[in-house]
Amino acid sequence: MAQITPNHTLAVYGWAALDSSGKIVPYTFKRRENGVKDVTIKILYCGICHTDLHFARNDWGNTTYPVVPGHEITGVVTKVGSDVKGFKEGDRVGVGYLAASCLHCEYCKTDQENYCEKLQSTSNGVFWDGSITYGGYSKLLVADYRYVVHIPENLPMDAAAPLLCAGITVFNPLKDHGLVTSPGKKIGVVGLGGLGHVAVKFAKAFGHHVTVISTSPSKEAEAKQRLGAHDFILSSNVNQMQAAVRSLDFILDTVSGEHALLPILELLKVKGTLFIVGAPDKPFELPAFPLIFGKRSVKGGIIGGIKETQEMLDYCGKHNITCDIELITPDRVNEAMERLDKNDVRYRFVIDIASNSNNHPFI
Ligand SMILES: NC(=O)c1ccc[n+]([C@@H]2O[C@H](COP(=O)([O-])OP(=O)(O)OC[C@H]3O[C@@H](n4cnc5c(N)ncnc54)[C@H](O)[C@@H]3O)[C@@H](O)[C@H]2O)c1
Ligand SMILES: [Zn+2]
Ligand SMILES: [Zn+2]
Repeated sequence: MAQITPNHTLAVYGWAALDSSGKIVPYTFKRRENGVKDVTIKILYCGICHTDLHFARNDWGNTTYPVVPGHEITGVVTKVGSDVKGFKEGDRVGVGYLAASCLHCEYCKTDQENYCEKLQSTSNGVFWDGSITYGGYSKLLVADYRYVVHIPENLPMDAAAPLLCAGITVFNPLKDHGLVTSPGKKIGVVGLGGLGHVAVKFAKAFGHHVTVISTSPSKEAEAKQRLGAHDFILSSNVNQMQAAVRSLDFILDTVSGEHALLPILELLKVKGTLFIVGAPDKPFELPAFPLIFGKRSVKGGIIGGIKETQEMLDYCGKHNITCDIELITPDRVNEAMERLDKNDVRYRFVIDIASNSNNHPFI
């Protein structure tokens, strides 16, 4: 069992949405004191995942207000509990979507704690002690060390932050399907946003032929020139879609909004897999024919386990993989959320939490 620490005495300055307008405003709240298995982290950067926008606006109907979003966190350890192993003051660390899990179910025991039924999320969750979890749009985090990872020394803390969610979310399905170590497959990435652009980088680094499938014609040049994608399919262009039928081994769908699966499924070869990580608020229509005539699979997954998150970060350190980010000060979060909603970001906003744009009374 993770510890229970009811003493919420630490005043922390952060930013929260107070209602479904999603508007983010300064918000001061309390965190638990650093427990024996906790580390306290001075947050330096936090990525703006599309999930933050879903939470802020209650798109999925599960938001508890006020919500302090943020689960792509990098920072420096400032305090270490007596039972903590592997971390010391001054360490460069990261925290993603996972705040805690039961630690003894079959998934926790096999490094798949992201599938633990008792999973506690870093933001908009309910912790063991009944408190609401407040995320990384804040100056300081107290985290159970078993859900904290090390950021490789050579990676910049700002451009590494989105790896904590976007990175692991696309790394995991590629690894699960043997695609880290068997190059030469044809991989499709649907949606070229925060998750999608990291997926292109990983799939390329693993030696695959990468096709971006997007609704935005303007993304063709950038997908190819900036990210090195080999091919681009404009999903609204019937001829382009038709020409690519049965051409891909594996497709990662990172799209946040409603869209049809049928044309995407048809791009898969026989026995190909469509892996869904995007989370539109409306259910998909799943047609039977492209499945039965192509023996295709449709799967989904949430982030990845902690061990694999560290492995992914180490891989990124070794191969110098970071995210393409637009760094903003906290006072620009609302503008960033609006732009994220309109798909106007290349490819991830990251908040410079430690910047001095806001005067605040607490650390
Ligand atoms: N499964 C997981 O563990 C996990 C982890 C992180 C994020 N997510 C979810 O993944 C999705 C993507 O997250 P992100 O941070 O990359 O978002 P993003 O906004 O950066 O990227 C989403 C992409 O989808 C495209 N898009 C949006 N609506 C579309 C539509 N109707 N048709 C076609 N394209 C459309 C956008 O143009 C953009 O390129 C979100 O729903 C998010 O909640 C899931
Ligand atoms: Zn996320
Ligand atoms: Zn568990």
